[in-house]
Order: sequence, then structure tokens, then C-alpha cells
Amino acid sequence: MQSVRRVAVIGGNRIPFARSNSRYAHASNADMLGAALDGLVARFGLAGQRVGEVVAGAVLKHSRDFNLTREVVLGSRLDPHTPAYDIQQACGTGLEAAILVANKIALGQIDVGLAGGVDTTSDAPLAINEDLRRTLIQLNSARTLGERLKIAAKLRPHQPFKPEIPRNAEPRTGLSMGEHAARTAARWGVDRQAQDELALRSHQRLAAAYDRGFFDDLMTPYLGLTRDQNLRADTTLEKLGSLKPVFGAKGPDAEGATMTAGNSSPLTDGASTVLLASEEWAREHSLPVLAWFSFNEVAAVDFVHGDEGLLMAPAYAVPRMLARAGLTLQDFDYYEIHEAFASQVLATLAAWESPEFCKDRLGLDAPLGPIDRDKLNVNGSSLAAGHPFAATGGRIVATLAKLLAEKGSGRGLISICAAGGQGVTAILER
Ligand SMILES: CC(=O)CC(=O)SCCNC(=O)CCNC(=O)[C@H](O)C(C)(C)COP(=O)(O)OP(=O)(O)OC[C@H]1O[C@@H](n2cnc3c(N)ncnc32)[C@H](O)[C@@H]1OP(=O)(O)O
Repeated sequence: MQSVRRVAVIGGNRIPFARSNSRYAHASNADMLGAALDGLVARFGLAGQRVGEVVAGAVLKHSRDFNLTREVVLGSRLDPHTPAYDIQQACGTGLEAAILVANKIALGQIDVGLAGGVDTTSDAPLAINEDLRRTLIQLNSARTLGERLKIAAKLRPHQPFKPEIPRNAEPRTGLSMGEHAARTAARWGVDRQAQDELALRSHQRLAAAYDRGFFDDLMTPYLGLTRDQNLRADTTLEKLGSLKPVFGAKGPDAEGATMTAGNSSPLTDGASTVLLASEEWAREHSLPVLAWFSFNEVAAVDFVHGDEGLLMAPAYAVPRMLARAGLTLQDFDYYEIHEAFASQVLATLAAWESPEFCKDRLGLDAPLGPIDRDKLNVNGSSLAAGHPFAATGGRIVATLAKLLAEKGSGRGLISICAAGGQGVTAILER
């Protein structure tokens, strides 16, 4: 029987997040993850050390990157004997990477590990149309000039050479994340004012956290940025209220469209990492523990054949996790609910307050009930910081762990919705 050990969050490091096609336009995933990792290695004196495992990933990855995380480790100051691999769980990637590392530490398979994530929509991989791609592959493997000419003859001038630009859309529905979220917002009657207020709070709180130096030991400046570029400390409800709806604004959803560039997370470039370890490893290395990684849970919803919203899976994962942990939704000092869209946060909270949803969908006798909104995303979240998909989990784990360390005790809930109808959730404690 393997032992289950406590898993410590020792710290985190990320680079400031940049708006897409802006400051990091020429940086690759490897560059950015490398910068975040290098900062973590330097901060915790890991240079030359063989770490148990490094797990990270990117939602958008070039085929040339193969095992991106291993490449980044080989380019870092970690001992090259450190194993490393990529995972991909859409926007849940960063948190799922931390869960994988935490589980291995808990089981005693490794003593210390790094988790992370990176994404860039500025350097997204392009595909070419299927016929052309296959013809070019055949051409590349042709052995004789005759074979090459025969295959090349298949290349017709009218064959479309236009690249296929990756869309932020669900393959099975063709709808973008925003369009899906707009349907969920309409289903839950989430109004524009509430979304804009949530967005405003996100900016105000992130700005306040920067001003009090909260991120000083969680961040390494990169390419001239010292703060998240999307942060608008001076935004107002009036400015937010003046923005035109961008999702659900056409077709049958046109009426009552509420989602704007201000209350949707922006397309973003960035990377984050966290350091997890066993209690013994932390003690041996004289490193203080910020918080303990305790429960985690994933869920998936059938948004294709069923009528559930694409990004509603956390609404199912969290109650399952609470049941295992013997906790109620109110037993938390902090709630970190990823702000993919303001409407998505509000729809999830509405579902937990709904007697019908909790009875019919979750099989509960009573609703989970409301949370204290003052405890929600207290240092801002993705609306203000931005959302480089796979990097969001690491940002949230490090932020929550430090919040708990500052408080000295308590419990925090992490909830991240992901494309593909999935949700990744976890609890940190101190
Ligand atoms: C993927 C998963 O697994 C799960 C998930 O997380 S789902 C979420 C995934 N992420 C997304 O889907 C990204 C969604 N976001 C987008 O596609 C784009 O950001 C968007 C279409 C919403 C907006 O794009 P855009 O039009 O290029 O934005 P941008 O130019 O920055 O802003 C438009 C205007 O709003 C203004 N604005 C934006 N935010 C503002 C704010 N907080 N305050 C005031 N003004 C603001 C800008 O200044 C700009 O004004 P001007 O036109 O006068 O310059």
C-alpha cells in the first residue's frame, strides 16, 4: 500500500501576461515557458537539481514542438536528467498539470515537481488544407524524380493555398467559446450590469494587488512588461457599459446580447509555473510552505447531445469535490473562479443557487447556496490579467496559495472551465 503524503505549494512564478499580437508577438511558447521556469528555478535555488518531474502544456502548440516541456527543461538550468512532459486539458491544463504533480508527490513517487502552462495566440500554428498537406507529405517521401513529378502534377494552381487559421471554437459545434457562453448567459438570465460590475472589480482588485506588491515574488518581468498588459486600472462602469456586444450579437441570440470585449477575457500570451513538494522536501530545503494542495475533481458535460452549457462542467465538479471533502460551498475563505467570461462566473454561481439545477442536475436535496462575493477573485482574475489558456491554472494556484499564506490559515476553492465541456477544480488549505 502506497502512502498518501501532504503536498505543499512552495511558490510560483509567471511572466506578466501580454495582449495578443503585442509585446510578446515574437516570443514562442518555449521562450515564454522558459522565462517563467527560469524565474522559478532562480527564486528557489533549483539550478543543477534533478527535480522529480516537470509537467506543463500549451493549448495551441506547433507540431515542431513535440514535447515542449522537455525542450524547455533541456534549455533551463535544471539538471538535464529531470523528466518532463506535456499535457493538454484546454484551459484546465495548468491546474491539471499541478494535480498530476501533486498526485505523484502524494503517492511518494516523486518528492518535488514543477507544473506549468503557456499559450500564445500571436504565434498560433497554421494548418493548410488537407489535400495540399497530404500531397506535400507524399512529395517529401518520393524517392525518384519521376515519382516527385507525378505527385507534383497533382498540385493544381486552383488548389487553395490559403492557410487554415485556428479559431477559438469547439470542433463539434463550430461555435466560438464566446458564442457558447452567450447561450449560457441567456439561459441563466445573466444581465449586462452584473457582468460589467464583475469585470470592473477584477481590474480594480488586480491593480490593488500590484500596488501592494502582492506579485513581487510571483513574477519575473519579461520583454519590458512588469504588469499584465490587459490591466486597465482606470476603467469605469460607464466605459464598460459603452462597449458593443461581441458575442451572441447575431442571429437568434441578437436580442439581449450582453457580452463585450470588457466583460470577456481577452486573447492573451503568457506562461506560468508552480513548485510543489512533499513536506519533508520543503523542510530539508528550508523552504516555507504557502499552502497545501488537498482535494481535486474533474467533470465533463455533454454540450453536444445534451442541453448543458459548454463551460458549465465546474458546476458539477465542485459539488462532487465538496461531498468527498465533507465541506459546504460556504466553507471557504477564497474562491478563485476563472473569469473566462464574466457571464460564465455568474452563470456558475446562479446554478449553485438554483434549487432546480441542484436537484435535477446534481441530485441534491438543497441548493449549494450563495457565496460571499467579497471572497471571490479577491486579487482579480482572467478578465483583468488576461487568459493565456494553459497558463491560467498556474497563475491561480500561486495566487491562492500566497493569499492563504498571508492570511495564515484558511481554505480556497479553484474552479476552471475548459473547452470540450470540461471543468477542473481543486482545494488549497493552510
Ligand atoms: C478555452 C477554454 O478551455 C475555456 C475558456 O477559458 S473559454 C475563454 C477563451 N477565451 C476567449 O474565448 C477569448 C475571448 N475574447 C476575444 O475573442 C476577444 O478578446 C474579443 C472578441 C472579446 C475582443 O477582441 P477585440 O475587439 O480585439 O478587443 P479590443 O480591441 O481589445 O477591445 C475592443 C474595445 O473595447 C475596449 N475595452 C476592452 N476592455 C475594456 C475595459 N475593461 N474598459 C474599457 N474599455 C475596454 C478597448 O479599448 C477597445 O476599444 P477601441 O475599439 O475604442 O480601441
